[in-house]
Amino acid sequence: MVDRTNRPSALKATDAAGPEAQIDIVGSGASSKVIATLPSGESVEVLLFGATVTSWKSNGGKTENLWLSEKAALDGSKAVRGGVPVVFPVFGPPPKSGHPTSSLPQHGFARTSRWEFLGKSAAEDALGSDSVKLDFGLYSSGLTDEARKAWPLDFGLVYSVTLSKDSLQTVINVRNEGEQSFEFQFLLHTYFKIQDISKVAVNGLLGVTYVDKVLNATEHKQSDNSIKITGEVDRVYASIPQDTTSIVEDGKPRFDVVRDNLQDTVVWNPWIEKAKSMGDFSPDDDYKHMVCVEVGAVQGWQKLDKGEVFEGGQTIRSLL
Ligand SMILES: O=P(O)(O)OC[C@H]1O[C@@H](O)[C@H](O)[C@@H](O)[C@@H]1O
Repeated sequence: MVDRTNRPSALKATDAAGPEAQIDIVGSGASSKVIATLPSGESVEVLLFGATVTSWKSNGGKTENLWLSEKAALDGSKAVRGGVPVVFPVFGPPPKSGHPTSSLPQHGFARTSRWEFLGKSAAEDALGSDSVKLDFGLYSSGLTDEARKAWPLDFGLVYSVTLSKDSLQTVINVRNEGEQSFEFQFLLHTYFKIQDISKVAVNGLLGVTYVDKVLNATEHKQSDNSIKITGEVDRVYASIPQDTTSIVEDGKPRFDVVRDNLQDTVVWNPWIEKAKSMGDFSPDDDYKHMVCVEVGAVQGWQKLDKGEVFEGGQTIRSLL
């Protein structure tokens, strides 16, 4: 019989574990998180609520790469403001009516669902350095009644978070486990921690068409390779031919964001007023210390028929 599920065997994954990375599971209930630490000190923390990566430290554990609000809810009461929330099956506010996602909240349910930790496995990155891969699963059967009612389709998600010395890879595997076809959008809402927004540029989107949500959803073409952030920015860049978007700080490369089978990227910074208006964004002026570069498949819809699978993700490199 053909195995039509995308659930990796937790047992098999654990058996294959490298001897060196340390895995700790801390907290309980909605606040449970998995922490993986490499022998060289790099670490990643993933909250089971939303499978949200809330911390990624490189440079022997000395450099935190992700911004997390001081008022982020980490108790499962709402989506985490910071880290890497997973957006699925709809990006932004859903279509007003007539679409199967129309009854879902903004950015869907993945970021507010409790995921399962499926296990860890050792992984070798392209450079052959030590890595550890953590797998998380979310299935239609694991949704709240409310989410299940709003999107009554049978799916399986496996989200793999791979920590290497200088990079973090986050990949989603979406499988249609039902009889009916479905459509979805997906996005990794990564909040990068930066020192000073006035010295930051987002590079690598030259020539790409984008929808500017701050300017009444008008369409524009990126005419400068360097995007400077000097006010509220909320842009959806679509069908990007380049693989890599870079965050440069003070003229020096800070992060590379490499997309894999995802064509779109959102660049977002709420700036002064919007940051103040968000109850869970703290401190108010921390818009100066973050920028979201969010890779995804958000233009139109990805369609999966019965048994079909979609896989896409990102590798982010910390270049300090
Ligand atoms: O407040 P939320 O739901 O986490 O969304 C934050 C932002 O997420 C971005 O992806 C959207 O483009 C913005 O429009 C939105 O404001």
